[in-house]
Amino acid sequence: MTFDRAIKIAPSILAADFANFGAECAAAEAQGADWIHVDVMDGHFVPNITFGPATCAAIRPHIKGVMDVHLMISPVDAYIDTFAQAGADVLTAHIEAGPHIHRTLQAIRAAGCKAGVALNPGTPASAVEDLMDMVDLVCVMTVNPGFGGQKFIDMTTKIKALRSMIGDRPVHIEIDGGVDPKTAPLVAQAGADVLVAGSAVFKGGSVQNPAPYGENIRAIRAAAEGVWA
Ligand SMILES: O=C(CO)[C@H](O)[C@H](O)COP(=O)(O)O
Repeated sequence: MTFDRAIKIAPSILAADFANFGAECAAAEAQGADWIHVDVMDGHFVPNITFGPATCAAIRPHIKGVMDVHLMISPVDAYIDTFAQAGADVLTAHIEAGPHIHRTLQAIRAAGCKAGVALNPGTPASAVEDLMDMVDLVCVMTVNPGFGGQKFIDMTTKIKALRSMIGDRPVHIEIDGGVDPKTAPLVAQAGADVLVAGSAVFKGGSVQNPAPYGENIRAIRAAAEGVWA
């Protein structure tokens, strides 16, 4: 995985057809997705349950590019190697998920993955200040995690603080929750480069009719890139 700061659209399969994940991932990529975002929820750290490493391993062959796995689970550490073996390129853990985020990030890199740390809306940017040399990605939640289709919470002040904290380091800022063509410019302007979008990508389409995925991805990308025009 090479690093760049170009806008990347990462469809969240939380909004895809759960009976058809492989085809949905392939369709989203064929329609212009840069990364595929996989939301793992445990019914404990967040009030919803999705799927685990076996599903990640099953969809991996259907993804040509980056599989971006967002772990909304607690505890995390015992599962890192299993998700790495399932083919995750990026593994993101929440800072709120346990007392030893430093150890978790070390374990993610030791397992051969890029290491991400996620912050819930109530967690300040300063919480990750001492982790900047240990992460490849900071995920800023713009909804309280657990469900797709929620209203965007403005975190632009936090994104700007993180961008300044990151400086010249090769660290992505990812935004997750309520991203659509209206909110994408706000977060791109503040310094985000990876935009996770579930509902706004998968709406109106299906694996039989994937063209709307492409239209939706292009609309989000154009809105985000428009801030530099
Ligand atoms: O992590 C998530 C929820 O915890 C989802 O990735 C996120 O909410 C994306 O869904 P949508 O674009 O529909 O808001």
